[in-house]
Amino acid sequence: MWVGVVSLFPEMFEALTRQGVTGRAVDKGHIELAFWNPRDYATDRHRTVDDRPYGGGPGMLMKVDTLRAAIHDARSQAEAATGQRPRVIYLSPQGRRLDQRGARELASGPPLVVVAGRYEGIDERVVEADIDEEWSIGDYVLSGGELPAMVLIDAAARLVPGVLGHQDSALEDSFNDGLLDCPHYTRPEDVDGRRVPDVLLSGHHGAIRRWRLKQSLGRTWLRRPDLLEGRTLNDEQQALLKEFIEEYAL
Ligand SMILES: Nc1nonc1C(=O)N[C@@H]1CC[C@H](O)C1
Repeated sequence: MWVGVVSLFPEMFEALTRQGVTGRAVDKGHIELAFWNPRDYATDRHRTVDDRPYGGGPGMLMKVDTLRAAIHDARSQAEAATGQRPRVIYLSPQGRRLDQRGARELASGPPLVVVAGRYEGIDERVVEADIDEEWSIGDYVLSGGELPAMVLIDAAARLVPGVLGHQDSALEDSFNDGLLDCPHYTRPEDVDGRRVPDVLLSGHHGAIRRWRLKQSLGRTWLRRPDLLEGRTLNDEQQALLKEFIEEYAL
């Protein structure tokens, strides 16, 4: 997966490029990240990258010319590197809410150019002329678009084949099949008197699969019933959820 990042703080992305699953994926070439900093396009003595909003009001916006120049170069490099036109994404609270389905869509699509805003954001004409899609990681306001950009890149990157040690760990994630994840346990078997569920020690893979599915269904029913709305459960899932509810009601 090729990702171009437009950001005033590219060093923040070392959290992705130098650590963990994504860091290894970069090292192995499963993910390619390249950076363009609008400040590198500033020609004035102070290397200005922000500008005042028309109409007044608090805060600044990202300066149009330096931002557009960086997006343009990132887009050109995406096409040169992949032969494909990239999806140019701007992170903002006004965007499409990122979810696992969206992450899968981004992971399986064309190269991405991800634009991280700062200050109060960017000029609407840049959104109209240079941005293909706005995406949001949630209904709150952050000080910059770098963390949302890293969230989006991480959520998509881990779904790229070869990035996770066991591809099925992506399949078992919360939300991967639209359900919350089941509880997980590791050593020791007893933590302050709290024991690992016997089924997980049984070695019966079929029973373990059913227990995990039942827990996922039950947790989703309890914590996020909205995720079950409009969802058709197969016979096994219906039976397991019924079992969970009966046990829960006891
Ligand atoms: N929530 C979000 N999901 O994506 N981006 C945000 C977000 O708060 N962005 C900030 C708004 C102005 C500042 O420039 C950056």
